[in-house]
Amino acid sequence: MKPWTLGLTGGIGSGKSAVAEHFVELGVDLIDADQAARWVVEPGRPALAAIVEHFGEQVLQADGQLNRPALRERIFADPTQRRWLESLLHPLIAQEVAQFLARAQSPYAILVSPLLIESGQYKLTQRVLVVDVPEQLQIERTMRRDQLSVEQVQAILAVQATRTERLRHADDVLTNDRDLTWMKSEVERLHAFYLTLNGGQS
Ligand SMILES: CC(C)(COP(=O)(O)OP(=O)(O)OC[C@H]1O[C@@H](n2cnc3c(N)ncnc32)[C@H](O)[C@@H]1O)[C@@H](O)C(=O)NCCC(=O)NCCS
Ligand SMILES: Nc1ncnc2c1ncn2[C@@H]1O[C@H](COP(=O)(O)OP(=O)(O)OP(=O)(O)O)[C@@H](O)[C@H]1O
Repeated sequence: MKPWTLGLTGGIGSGKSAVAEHFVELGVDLIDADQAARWVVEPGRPALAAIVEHFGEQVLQADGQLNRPALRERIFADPTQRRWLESLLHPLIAQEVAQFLARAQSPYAILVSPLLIESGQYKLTQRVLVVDVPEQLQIERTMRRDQLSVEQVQAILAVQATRTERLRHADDVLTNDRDLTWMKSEVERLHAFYLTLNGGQS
């Protein structure tokens, strides 16, 4: 039987990838939309050529890979450019996600996406888990991880769904404001619960 799909979302720096890694350790098949977004712009793929044609050679590194910080600066400073990039990449990301989910083998599968709500990807899922942290912690963790300024992080936060909007779509919430040991124990509790569900419903 095809596994049901859990959507896992949260704002930038909320801890989605850390949470996702532990679900994988527990044996859950998982696809991350941020990773799919990297595959579709690998050198040789048509989306990379389209991006270079639109934004110019400045968004390429010397080795022919996408210069991600350069593109990030462009799109979070200009909503028109961000929408252009999203309309190119989101359908390609959705294709990668659908192909992966069709092959998933574990009792349930996970789609991790920062834009699960905003992009409508939640329609591919039967249940939504939100990783939730106070905004201040989100900003601190992202600044530390990516060596970004507070202004750069705030520019990204500003175009994402608000905490309230995200929580409105949540079936389950993992509050990730404590240490990693606590976060892992929450993942294990949720995993045990998900194994009891039929098609994502209790
Ligand atoms: C702009 C890019 C090149 C920056 O790359 P970089 O390696 O610095 O960041 P990465 O891809 O790891 O994303 C980090 C985080 O930024 C946030 N983010 C990325 N894209 C978006 C977006 N379009 N809208 C809002 N937040 C976004 C998310 O929280 C994401 O987890 C890259 O994020 C990108 O290609 N974005 C457009 C595709 C997209 O919408 N991806 C989101 C997954 S559907
Ligand atoms: N409970 C925690 N305690 C301490 N640090 C944490 C915790 N959870 C996550 N982190 C750290 O916070 C940073 C952000 O976490 P992570 O990369 O998982 O976020 P994300 O939601 O995937 O972000 P993005 O949307 O940018 O992909 C990472 O450096 C991670 O190691």
